[in-house]
Amino acid sequence: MQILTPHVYWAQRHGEIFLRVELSDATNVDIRLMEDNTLQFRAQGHGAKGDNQYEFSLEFLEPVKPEIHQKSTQRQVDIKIKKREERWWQRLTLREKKPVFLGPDFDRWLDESDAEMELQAKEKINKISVESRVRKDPYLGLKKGYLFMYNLVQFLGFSWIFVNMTVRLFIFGQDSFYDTFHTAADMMYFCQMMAVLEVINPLLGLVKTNFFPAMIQVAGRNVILFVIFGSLEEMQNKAVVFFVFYLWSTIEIFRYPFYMLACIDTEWKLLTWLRYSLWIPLYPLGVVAEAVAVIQSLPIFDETRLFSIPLPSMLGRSLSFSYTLQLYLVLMFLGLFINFRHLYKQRQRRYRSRKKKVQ
Ligand SMILES: CCCCCCCCCCCCC[C@@H](O)CC(=O)SCCNC(=O)CCNC(=O)[C@H](O)C(C)(C)COP(=O)(O)OP(=O)(O)OC[C@H]1O[C@@H](n2cnc3c(N)ncnc32)[C@H](O)[C@@H]1OP(=O)(O)O
Repeated sequence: MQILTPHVYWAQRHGEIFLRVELSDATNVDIRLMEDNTLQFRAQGHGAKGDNQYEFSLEFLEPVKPEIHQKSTQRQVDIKIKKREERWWQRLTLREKKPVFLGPDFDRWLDESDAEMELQAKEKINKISVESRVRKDPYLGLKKGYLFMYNLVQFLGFSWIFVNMTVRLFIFGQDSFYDTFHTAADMMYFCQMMAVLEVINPLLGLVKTNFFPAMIQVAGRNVILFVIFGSLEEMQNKAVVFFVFYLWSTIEIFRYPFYMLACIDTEWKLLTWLRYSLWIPLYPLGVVAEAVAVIQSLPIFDETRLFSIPLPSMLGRSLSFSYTLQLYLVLMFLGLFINFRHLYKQRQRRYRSRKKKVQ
């Protein structure tokens, strides 16, 4: 078989090169971009000299990106190549002398100013479509404003607790463990009551959080805070309160600012990393601390009979609340498993999608 050169027609835009190879019913199309910025084309098909193997190569004037978009139709082979830098080329090839088989593609041909106008028109259309997409939700500003304020209030609340406990730890050492509840409980009550909104927000579609992990988180903490610490004075001066409050507030002083930045479409890499990494040691530690608190409260509930369920006299006095708490201990570790898995997936999703964006 003779090796021949097909007719090739070209046109450009600021960012792309278009080549049209006059070869019908092309098969075995092999297009390569060589390291020296040369395009090599090889295919069998029906061209000016009938059915044959056709080949050509073009060394481009300026660097192009390595990916090639190619479409073979019955009539021709269309090739699109992206310029590495978006600018207008004076000609297609490095050599000043135009190859004989190459000509302008008048169907696509635009001179520089026309191409500029086309680009501007495209940008305008893109801008309008982005704006209309953004404008779709008329309450977006209001929602973001509400979330920003919610996160700010939580951040301030937990920061107050964290700083207060840290300062007291430095001043009073281990003694500060025992009156954590009396110094920080009011603020913790406030923050944890507000945190109920974290279960409501996903239900209202305000955030993308899953309802179930948020519910486990909020309900679990509220059981510890209101039932174990809040209702038993004997628990309030135990050192475990310090560990529970400290572990809770350590994650929250990073999580809420992370959300605040998300509300204003901003991201700090270090803060994101802390939000999606600190839970790895803190969550199990938090559950262990909470479990210690529950275990310490069992004999107190047995003794005080608080929240015990009255039973018919033949079955005994009442069923101690400590049995419910023993069941709750099992639920806690189930909750730990569910939320640990959820947070692990969130971390993977975050870093997978970021990697994709970078590529
Ligand atoms: C009576 C029945 C009781 C039943 C309970 C049974 C057992 C309970 C056991 C519970 C054990 C709890 C132990 C726990 O208390 C111990 C500790 O907390 S120790 C300290 C460490 N803790 C943590 O690290 C957990 C912190 N908490 C959380 O991370 C969340 O509460 C959680 C729900 C677990 C996960 O959060 P989320 O699903 O929201 O993940 P993301 O942060 O990735 O958010 C997803 C997207 O939503 C956006 N979002 C979420 N919230 C907001 C907000 N407030 N403002 C703005 N945007 C928000 C976020 O930006 C993400 O968007 P995008 O995907 O676009 O980035």
